[in-house]
Amino acid sequence: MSELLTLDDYKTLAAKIRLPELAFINGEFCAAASGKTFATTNPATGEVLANIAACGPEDVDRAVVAARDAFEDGRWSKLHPEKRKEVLLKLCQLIEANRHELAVMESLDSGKPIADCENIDIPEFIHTLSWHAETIDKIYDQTAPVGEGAMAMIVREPIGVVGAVLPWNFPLLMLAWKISPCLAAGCSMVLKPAAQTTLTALRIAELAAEAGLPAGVLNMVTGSGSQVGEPIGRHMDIDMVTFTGSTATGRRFLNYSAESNLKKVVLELGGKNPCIVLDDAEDIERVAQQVCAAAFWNMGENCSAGSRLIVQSGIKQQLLERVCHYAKDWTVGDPLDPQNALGAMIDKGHFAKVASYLDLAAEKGYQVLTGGKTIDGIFIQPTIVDGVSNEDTIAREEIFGPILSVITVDSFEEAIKVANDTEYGLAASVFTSNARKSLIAARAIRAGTVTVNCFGEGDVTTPFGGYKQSGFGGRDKSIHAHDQYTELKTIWVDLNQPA
Ligand SMILES: NC(=O)C1=CN([C@@H]2O[C@H](COP(=O)(O)OP(=O)(O)OC[C@H]3O[C@@H](n4cnc5c(N)ncnc54)[C@H](O)[C@@H]3O)[C@@H](O)[C@H]2O)C=CC1
Ligand code: BAL
Repeated sequence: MSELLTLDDYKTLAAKIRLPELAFINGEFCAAASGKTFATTNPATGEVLANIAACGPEDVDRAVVAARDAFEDGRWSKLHPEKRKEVLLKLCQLIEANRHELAVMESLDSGKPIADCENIDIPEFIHTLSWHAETIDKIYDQTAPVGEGAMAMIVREPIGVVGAVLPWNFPLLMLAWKISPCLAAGCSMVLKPAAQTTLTALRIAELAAEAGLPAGVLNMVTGSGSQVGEPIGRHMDIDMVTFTGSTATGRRFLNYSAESNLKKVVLELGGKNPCIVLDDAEDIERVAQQVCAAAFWNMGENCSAGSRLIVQSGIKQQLLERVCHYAKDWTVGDPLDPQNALGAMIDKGHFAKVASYLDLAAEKGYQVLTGGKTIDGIFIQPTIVDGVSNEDTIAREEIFGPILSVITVDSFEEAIKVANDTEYGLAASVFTSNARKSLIAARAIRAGTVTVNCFGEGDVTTPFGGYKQSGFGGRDKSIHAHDQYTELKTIWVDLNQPA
């Protein structure tokens, strides 16, 4: 756990930190070609924090030219592996040195609780970046078993210029998941942070330059999905796009690619993740705490949130009593207050979407066991809704808010069937004391991550991504993330010919 400051200290810091407003292209902060800006606000208060460059296709072109030049002349892609590692590790040190400032910026811009920014987002950023940096001089290429007459080498080369389009729910962490393996592989990047949360991405670009990352390698083009995201998706000189966000927007990137240069597309998308608790689950207190964490962490604005509690009838009553008890620990309020576990929803539009599911719960006559209310038009209480059928809208759509639907089943087999009855396949949790059942469930559930007797997303060593409509084309995190940012090349040398 990082050392937390007091609310007053965080407020003082918030009042004095400099907020970046310009795009970062070819190693410099710059205005949009159009001169236009857009306001980024503090979701918790509605206060305008900064006016950010509203970039467009012209700025994307400029960033792609810078990224391509950087890639082709090898200032990063061909830099000695040890040197590349040094730069990324230096960036880790600079992030650590500026950790309180980055945490406050992240909390102000996204509504995330400051304690999470300090204890999760910043340390995980550093851990992710340093882990991938350390791989740079440790991954070897291969030779193929082709017999005595030839030598066949299989080498990995950086894929080239990578476009990255990011979501707003984990601005720093998603940045780390994308840039760490991508820069480690030697690629150049044109990156668009979500319009709601651009501040920390810009500050990281600045720190990366200070750490020695050459100009043009990491470009940040700020703005909307239509003005920046789509031009990235359609660009003829971008070799690959990595995207995290909604399934609907992810689908568009496949069309952009098909209609442009067939760039590689990797998508990390939505989820409606099951959290199964069987009758034989042990340590009910801990199970209840994990169920709450799965549903409420990050205000439920989490693609791997355990938003469907699938509970076996024998344990249901006892479990729900404890889950409601622990839900009260998830205090909601001022994101800068280190005592709060939940902050604000990302913006008014998303708040209205999540609140509409509370209205739906009332309309359908579900039992709201705890929560159910909104606060000040931007906060939402952790809410548990019982009596839901897996066929119902509330159990099928990704809400992306702190609302847990309870679905009751009678058997293990029914639990698995219900868990898989979704268009998504990102994550799942199973709670049971029966090792055999836990392994059967882990294999039977069609999801990219299945956790047993805990909720989580693994760590930097394990891949993250989805089955079905939760993902496409690759995985974030782990050594497997490197695969997507590299091309495989075969070099065949005929040893029977004179050299
Ligand atoms: N898987 C995840 O981690 C996330 C899932 N979502 C889901 O998506 C829902 C809607 O949230 P949004 O912010 O609208 O998600 P979104 O998927 O539209 O936005 C993600 C990124 O895509 C960009 N984008 C939007 N439209 C685009 C387009 N036409 N072409 C290219 N880029 C585009 C956005 O500017 C942002 O940078 C949420 O309620 C939630 O259910 C949202 C954010 C993250
Ligand atoms: N849970 C981390 C990835 C995401 O929400 O998009």
